Amino acid sequence: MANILILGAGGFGTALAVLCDKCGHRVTLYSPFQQEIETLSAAREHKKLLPGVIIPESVAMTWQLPAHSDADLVIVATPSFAVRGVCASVKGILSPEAVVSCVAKGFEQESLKSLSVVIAEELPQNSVVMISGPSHAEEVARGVPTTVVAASRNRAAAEFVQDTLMNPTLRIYVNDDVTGVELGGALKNVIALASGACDGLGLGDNAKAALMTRGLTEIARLGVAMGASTETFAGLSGMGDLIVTCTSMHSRNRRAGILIGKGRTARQAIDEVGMTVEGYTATKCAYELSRKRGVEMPIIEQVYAVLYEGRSPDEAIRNLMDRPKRHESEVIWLLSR
Ligand SMILES: NC(=O)c1ccc[n+]([C@@H]2O[C@H](COP(=O)([O-])OP(=O)(O)OC[C@H]3O[C@@H](n4cnc5c(N)ncnc54)[C@H](O)[C@@H]3O)[C@@H](O)[C@H]2O)c1
Ligand SMILES: O=P(O)(O)OC[C@H](O)CO
Repeated sequence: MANILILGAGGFGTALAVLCDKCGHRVTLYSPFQQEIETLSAAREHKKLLPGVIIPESVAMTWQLPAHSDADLVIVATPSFAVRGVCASVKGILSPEAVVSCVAKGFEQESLKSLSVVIAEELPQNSVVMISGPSHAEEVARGVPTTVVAASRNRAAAEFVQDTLMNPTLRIYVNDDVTGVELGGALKNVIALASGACDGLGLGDNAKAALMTRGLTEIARLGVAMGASTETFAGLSGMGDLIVTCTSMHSRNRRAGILIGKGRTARQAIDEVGMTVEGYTATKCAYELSRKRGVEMPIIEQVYAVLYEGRSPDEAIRNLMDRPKRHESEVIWLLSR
């Protein structure tokens, strides 16, 4: 049995609390928001995000961190923008042996840093493990089969996460390509926005399949430029998460994209979804990273123009279709390099 501290009591934090409890671990679910914790502990259910999923009494909930935590495993489950702050708030209270894992998928917007870097800066004594892959909270909470990757530069820490969280409904692979795993998880959200916009425009399945395929090529191209291995993008945190996010109605990024395709502005769409839409910030970060590194990312460029410059999705599609002719082997070569 492990002591697990989950930071963030939203959809995924709550789903993981239920799952970890089912595995027989001692779980504490934390949010800095008193109202959120009081509502959750009174109802023992996240009525808005996970209706019908009972949070067992054995899951402790708190909005106040202890002076010292005995957690063996910490799971950061806040949106990306809050990762640095929530890690800073546990600085000095964790044991140096505690493994800090993170399920957030995105970047720190101001610095363009990856979240594993942000966590390592705040908690330098702890090993960091990034968890990513096709894993909608709604399905994890229901206990239907799900697979993810635990990526760390410290193989033993990744295997600790694998040993601790793997169970008959959650299969975990380990990987040491942290950059690739993180980029796959963060950037599939951008393609999911585009894919949703295709649906909102009523463009059909061909366009969506093209976006997913070429989108993965772009993600891999940036990833390789940043030191990731190409094969990581064919794995769960690349292709796997791209498929689920571009096709599932659980995806908040895809739902926001559908609204944009139907004519809403990005802001209106995000407000209407009413939940974390990580792809919005990730688009800006990916656009800036691609320019900084001189990596060609035409889909990301068009999504950026739609979200941040008011370009219509119709015009963005036309721009993509009008690009100069290319040989597909150039694309394949970039992926298999
Ligand atoms: N929901 C999913 O299906 C899912 C699956 C895999 C990964 N993720 C990723 O996990 C992360 C969290 O997603 P979510 O769906 O649980 O989000 P959410 O919006 O449902 O919940 C986030 C929770 O984080 C906490 N939080 C919010 N702002 C905070 C702050 N400023 N400081 C400290 N804590 C704060 C709150 O407890 C909040 O409920 C995202 O990066 C998301 O991409 C989500
Ligand atoms: O709801 P989304 O679009 O944030 O996607 C959630 C998860 O990342 C899917 O694996």
